[in-house]
Amino acid sequence: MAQSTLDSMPGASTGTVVITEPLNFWGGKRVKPREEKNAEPVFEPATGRVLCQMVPCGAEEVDEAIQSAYAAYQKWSKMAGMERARVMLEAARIIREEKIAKLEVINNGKTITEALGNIDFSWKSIEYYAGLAGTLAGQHIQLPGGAFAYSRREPLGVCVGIGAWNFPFLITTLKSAPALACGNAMVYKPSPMAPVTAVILAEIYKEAGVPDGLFCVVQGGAETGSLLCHHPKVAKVSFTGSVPTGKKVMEMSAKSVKQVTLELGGKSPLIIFKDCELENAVKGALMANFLTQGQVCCNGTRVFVQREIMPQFLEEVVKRTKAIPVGDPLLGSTRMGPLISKPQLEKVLGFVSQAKKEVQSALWRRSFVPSDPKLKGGYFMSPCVLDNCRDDMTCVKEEIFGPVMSVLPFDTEEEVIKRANNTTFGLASGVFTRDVSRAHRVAASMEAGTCFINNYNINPIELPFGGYKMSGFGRENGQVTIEYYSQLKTVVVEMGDVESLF
Ligand SMILES: NC(=O)c1ccc[n+]([C@@H]2O[C@H](COP(=O)([O-])OP(=O)(O)OC[C@H]3O[C@@H](n4cnc5c(N)ncnc54)[C@H](O)[C@@H]3O)[C@@H](O)[C@H]2O)c1
Repeated sequence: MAQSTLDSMPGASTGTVVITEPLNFWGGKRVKPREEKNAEPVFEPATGRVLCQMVPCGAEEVDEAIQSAYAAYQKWSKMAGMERARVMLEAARIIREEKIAKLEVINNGKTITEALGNIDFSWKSIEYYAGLAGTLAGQHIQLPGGAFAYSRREPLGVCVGIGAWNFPFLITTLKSAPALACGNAMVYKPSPMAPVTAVILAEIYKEAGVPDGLFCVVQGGAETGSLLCHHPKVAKVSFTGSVPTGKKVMEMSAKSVKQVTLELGGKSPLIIFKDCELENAVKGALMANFLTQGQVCCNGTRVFVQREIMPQFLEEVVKRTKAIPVGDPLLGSTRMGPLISKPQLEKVLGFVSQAKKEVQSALWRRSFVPSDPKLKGGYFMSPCVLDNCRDDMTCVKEEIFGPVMSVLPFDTEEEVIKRANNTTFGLASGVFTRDVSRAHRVAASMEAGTCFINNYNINPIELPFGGYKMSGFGRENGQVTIEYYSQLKTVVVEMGDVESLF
């Protein structure tokens, strides 16, 4: 277990943790980087302090990790689904008892309340796929003359997971749980900005009893990611990140015809009709925009509000946004922590400044300096509501990935459906209305992988999650993901003599 890291955590507070243990893991243990020369500092977002060094893995290290995963795959894939399930359930149990959330906060900046929820989601995802591991089966098909065929659902081999920084531990489990349930091995590369918790999952799987090498972690950025995508022993790449990187991953994987799942960005619409229950719609809009400081791929950042209720909606949403406690993410009372990095903060503030130039909006507050002196170097901003937005504004067209809600008026259902779909993204969507027929009509019209009716950002593990259009393809979560981590073999059995034409 990651005892040295986790034992240091109970008394840890913001600004006190330094991580020196190696963050790579293969062959059943943490592995020190071969060369320190390309080390990059990893910052604690709440303070701007250096938390640890991320040393990218080179070609030899990537190859070592993949070979170790391949060796483990030979053993794991031969185990019965129920045997794999037992090991995975043990991993889920260990996660429940660990104190990973605190470390996630220190590395990522999300609030402890949210991080605890993310860790719960993580062990549930392992439990869920452990439950499916024993159910994997094929079909039996009768053929003429007593012949028959059957199909076997088989694993793919070594799968690669490449993750984003917004849900570091959770993305690691959402990729590895279905992969392992199907009998695959996984080599996972976390984001270089949030490299700390993936290795803890590797240790937990080991403690639970997976063969050494079954779940490996390699650190690095674009170069390491590209080594993974090009490696001939890799059967599949499951990627979570931005559209531009997703395109590159697909291109690289295509060279050796690797399967790909792409979980990419979004600019999702949330449509609020005048017949909605306003209190719920306001709460829904806040949940659609401000979790994890707005750094959530499926956020409903284009909030379309029917003109008649715009004044009441705005008054309430701005009042509640102003009341969001921003500050030390490790405090239970905080509801918004810092953004992931200084460049990300600057990028988001840039979008807000740009919006200010484009429209006379009742835009309010943006930069924010916490009063606590230890947070002075942190990457904080206060949440923003930009009202009076137009569809052609940059803040409405591009993914901001920060706590910025753009509010747009609309008049008719037909008009808003067209405007909501007028984007290259298609990750999620939402609608608030009391009219049941309208709710389902709108849901059916949305060009998006998910539509939330009368709520937003409800994504439990049982539900398939993924994009339409440039938000990606393939799915994570739900039973369907088994299909993305396995392949079917058809076995044809002759019971009589061979009839030959020759
Ligand atoms: N759809 C989803 O499930 C989902 C979930 C979370 C985040 N996201 C998206 O992720 C983005 C934010 O994350 P990010 O900034 O970490 O994204 P990113 O695309 O910059 O990086 C994602 C990962 O790709 C790696 N990478 C970068 N260049 C690479 C290359 N050439 N080859 C292989 N790997 C490479 C990075 O090191 C990182 O691990 C947003 O667009 C967000 O919407 C999507």
